Amino acid sequence: MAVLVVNAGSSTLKLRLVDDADTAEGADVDPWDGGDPTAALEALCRDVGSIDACGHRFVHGGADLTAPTVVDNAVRDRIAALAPRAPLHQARSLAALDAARRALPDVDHVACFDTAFPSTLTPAARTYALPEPWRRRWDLRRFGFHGISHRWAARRAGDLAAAGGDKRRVVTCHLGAGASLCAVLNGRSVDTTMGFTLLEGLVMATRSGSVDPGLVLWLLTDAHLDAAKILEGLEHHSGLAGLAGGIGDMRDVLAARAARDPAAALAFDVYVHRLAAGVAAMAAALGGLDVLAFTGGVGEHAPEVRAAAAARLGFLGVAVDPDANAATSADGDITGRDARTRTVVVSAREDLEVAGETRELLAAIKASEARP
Ligand SMILES: Nc1ncnc2c1ncn2[C@@H]1O[C@H](COP(=O)(O)OP(=O)(O)O)[C@@H](O)[C@H]1O
Ligand SMILES: CC(=O)OP(=O)(O)O
Ligand SMILES: [Mg+2]
Repeated sequence: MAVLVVNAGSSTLKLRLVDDADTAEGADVDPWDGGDPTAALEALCRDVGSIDACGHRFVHGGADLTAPTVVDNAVRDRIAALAPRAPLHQARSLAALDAARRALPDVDHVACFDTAFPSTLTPAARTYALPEPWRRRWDLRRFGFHGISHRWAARRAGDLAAAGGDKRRVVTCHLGAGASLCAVLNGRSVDTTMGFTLLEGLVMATRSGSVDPGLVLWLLTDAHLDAAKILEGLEHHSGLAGLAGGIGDMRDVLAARAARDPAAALAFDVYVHRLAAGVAAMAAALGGLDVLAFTGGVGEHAPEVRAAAAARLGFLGVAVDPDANAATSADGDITGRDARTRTVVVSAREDLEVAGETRELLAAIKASEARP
């Protein structure tokens, strides 16, 4: 079955046609402004052979959509209702879904959710210490995101580290434009750094990550910024961009830091400080750490970030081999000689994960229809 995978991220639109042997071909729209993707889709449909199904990445499935789901108009409406919870993403993914349904009206479209994998967080990890009526009324809790990438990375990390003995306790670091960590115990997600929205946790390209909620209220009541301004600042002008003079791309931050730019040096240090602290928190949730996995654009391509984080995590048995670390930008083991914990790099393959989920769901539906 040839599955077209549509992955609308905060900065890119990734289109991939994946066949049964997991060979993928396709294109990225990079950077994508969220405009009509019909032309890109039509060009891909022209260039590739037949398409049997279409799989879509959505960041938010809410409380109910925790498994891959065939999209009809009712499912589309449920996904659309979650848009305010993921303002950078959900509307863009819906635009891509609508364009794909128009371009490919005769195939099944399957929605796969970033929130599915972290739907198994422990009660202690998913619960905010907020008033009970609020939590009940609005289902205020940690959902977690990037689950499609974390699930793939945890599985691949287990394979890569297989020779290294125990691999039950894995921390996956998805470091892209958005960034989050996931604590994975025996293949199940038990803790993560993103929460009710995609703003919580690590420092990201343009998102703040965690800040004091009192600070946000102070901006509203004492500094007289309105909610839209605050959201704009936290989503688009914070993170690396807020610290390094508007630069949200880690490549630029690394270059400016190498040229001794003090703002870029601070941006890097804040990024790594939060990353190392987050990994330690995930390890605490797991009762220890067997495998540390880096994935996403920064995780795969910034050995400086991996080395600096690993240097802070020696107390957990983490160490990276400098040569292997410098040379690795695809699936590979970069564990140092005296390490007790294995460290690996995994290429983010949301495309293969979504294609697999799509194939599996459609095969199960076909099998159940064939049953008398
Ligand atoms: N060679 C590199 N060195 C450092 N960072 C990189 C490199 N290549 C890409 N990146 C970073 O990866 C990020 C994009 O990661 P990716 O996972 O593709 O993004 P998205 O979150 O949009 O899916 C960019 O913000 C960029 O800073
Ligand atoms: C969940 C999220 O932040 O996604 P991305 O990294 O693709 O922006
Ligand atoms: Mg991404």
